[in-house]
Amino acid sequence: MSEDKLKPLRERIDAIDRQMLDLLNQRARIAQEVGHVKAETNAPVFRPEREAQVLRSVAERNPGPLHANDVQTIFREIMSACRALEKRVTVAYLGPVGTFSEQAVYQQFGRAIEGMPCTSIDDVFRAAEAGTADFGVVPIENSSEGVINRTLDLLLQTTLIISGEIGLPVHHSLMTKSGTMDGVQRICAHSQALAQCQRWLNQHCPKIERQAVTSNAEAARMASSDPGIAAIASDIAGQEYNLQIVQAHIQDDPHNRTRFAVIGNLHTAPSGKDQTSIVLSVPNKAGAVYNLLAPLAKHGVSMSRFESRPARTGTWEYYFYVDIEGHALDEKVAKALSELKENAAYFKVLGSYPLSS
Ligand SMILES: O=C(O)C(=O)C[C@]1(C(=O)O)C=C[C@@H](O)C=C1
Repeated sequence: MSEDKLKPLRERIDAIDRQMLDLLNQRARIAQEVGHVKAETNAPVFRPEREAQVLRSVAERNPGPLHANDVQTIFREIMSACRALEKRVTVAYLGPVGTFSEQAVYQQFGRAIEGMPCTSIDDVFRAAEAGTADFGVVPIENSSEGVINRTLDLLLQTTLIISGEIGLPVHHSLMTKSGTMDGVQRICAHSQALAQCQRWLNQHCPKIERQAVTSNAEAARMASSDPGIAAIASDIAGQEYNLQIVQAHIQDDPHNRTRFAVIGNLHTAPSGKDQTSIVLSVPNKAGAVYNLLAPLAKHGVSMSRFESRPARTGTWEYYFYVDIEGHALDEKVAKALSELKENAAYFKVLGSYPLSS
């Protein structure tokens, strides 16, 4: 009987679970002590650099057979629960529940937080600026659709800084109440999702009307009460609204990813593998952009991203959003930044933070 063979194995698992439970609570008690030390000096509870180091180190030391990603997910939640004993942080994001922004929040902070769904990117910034949320999470760019202009514009104006980044794989599913397309007259999704699934939709549902709505989660909500509507959304949003999957992974690019920024008042310390985001502009004259970036090459600092946005002056001037490798406190980065600042008409460091894995 296989049950006879299972019994001793399960007893061993029970014994290990008891040890793990004990160890987890030992860890939690130390985190509480850390919390007391921080409270004495009013030091911030959430330390993205420390959490990034812990996650990197468990992935590097992981002997298997558990996958490194799965081990990181487990430790992410352990740290989240320990952090919540020090303080449960409130995180604002673009709602409603079930959006990719919400998934990004959990990927960065774990589940032991207070989520604050907002109705717009502007509201996320406002919540973090007003202090009703400790942090905000906003989308910056999608690998197939490009940058989120509203976020870039608001980053320019805000006093908040970027304390972390999150890279989230974005998979879209086509879902309905019944799990079939029978009787479906409309496919609803956010305009970005419709664009990211355009080829698949043209090929498989060319005759069905498409309607852009405020979010994929809103599309899922609509589909849950109307059998004539199919939604494109994440599987999590589908579960939230009791939908069945008609077809999974319909996004045209299988490697579709969205990058999110964690915004707040926290200056993240160096973690050893960091990135710095800056925004600058130059006077509108020949060679200006080339000269502007010369200090990066001079100090051996690599640039990982370069985006331009027209300044709203109507004079063909641009703001350049540049990501560079390293932390603003690293010596060569600090030197390059101070020279960049000298040549720029406008210059702002948006923040230094750990590179997302
Ligand atoms: O090391 C700290 O500063 C802690 O508060 C502990 C801990 C952890 O559980 O490992 C929890 C929260 C911080 O964001 C970082 C790490």
